[in-house]
Amino acid sequence: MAPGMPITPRAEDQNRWPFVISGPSGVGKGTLAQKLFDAHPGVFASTVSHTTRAPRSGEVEGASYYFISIAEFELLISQNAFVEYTSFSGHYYGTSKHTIAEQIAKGLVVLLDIEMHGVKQIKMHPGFNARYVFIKPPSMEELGARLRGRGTESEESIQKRLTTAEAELEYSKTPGVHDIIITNNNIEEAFEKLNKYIFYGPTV
Ligand SMILES: Nc1ncnc2c1ncn2[C@@H]1O[C@H](COP(=O)(O)OP(=O)(O)OP(=O)(O)O)[C@@H](O)[C@H]1O
Repeated sequence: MAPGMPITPRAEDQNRWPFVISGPSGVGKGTLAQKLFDAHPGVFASTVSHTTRAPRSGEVEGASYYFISIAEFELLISQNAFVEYTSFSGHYYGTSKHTIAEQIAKGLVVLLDIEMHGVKQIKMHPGFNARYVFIKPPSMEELGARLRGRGTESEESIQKRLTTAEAELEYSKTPGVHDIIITNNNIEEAFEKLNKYIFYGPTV
């Protein structure tokens, strides 16, 4: 992308700005995003991340991830090509500006599911216009129950996620960080709130 180009649509095109959905692991971000995709086919798009980890069986280049080398990833970092990136278990993961711009160019509204550190990084890109949605659990007990109920994590991983969740909930209290905070108690009610916010804005 040319230097100085806005990464996302300008202020007057606010209804085309990406949504950044964040919240603790297990709170229901993926479930809510899937409901949005299902309710409004052809409206939203997610983006494909770049990673330096090896593909797992069944993963498809360009659909699951863009699989690139460490040297390629570091070159992209030096070119400021990512709105956010992280290193986890020795592998890089990042969301490129290009993949976002590509979806916007198709007329789609981009939904980004991003964790707290990513949100902090995105907010440091002056040309990145977005709407920030935080999904909050009704309680830490319920969050733990959802993580256990999902059955995808070990107990050790669940404990780590719950500790991280404390910091995420604390950060969510920072004034001005999120445009809307939705408690995901009942999934249908949370979805209605998210849907209304997305289509009618914060006043409804
Ligand atoms: N309102 C709800 N009530 C009860 N269970 C829910 C609710 N919302 C989501 N769940 C369940 O909680 C579990 C976690 O949801 P989900 O995977 O969508 O979370 P997530 O925030 O996307 O997590 P991660 O960040 O780890 O991907 C799933 O099993 C999901 O079915």
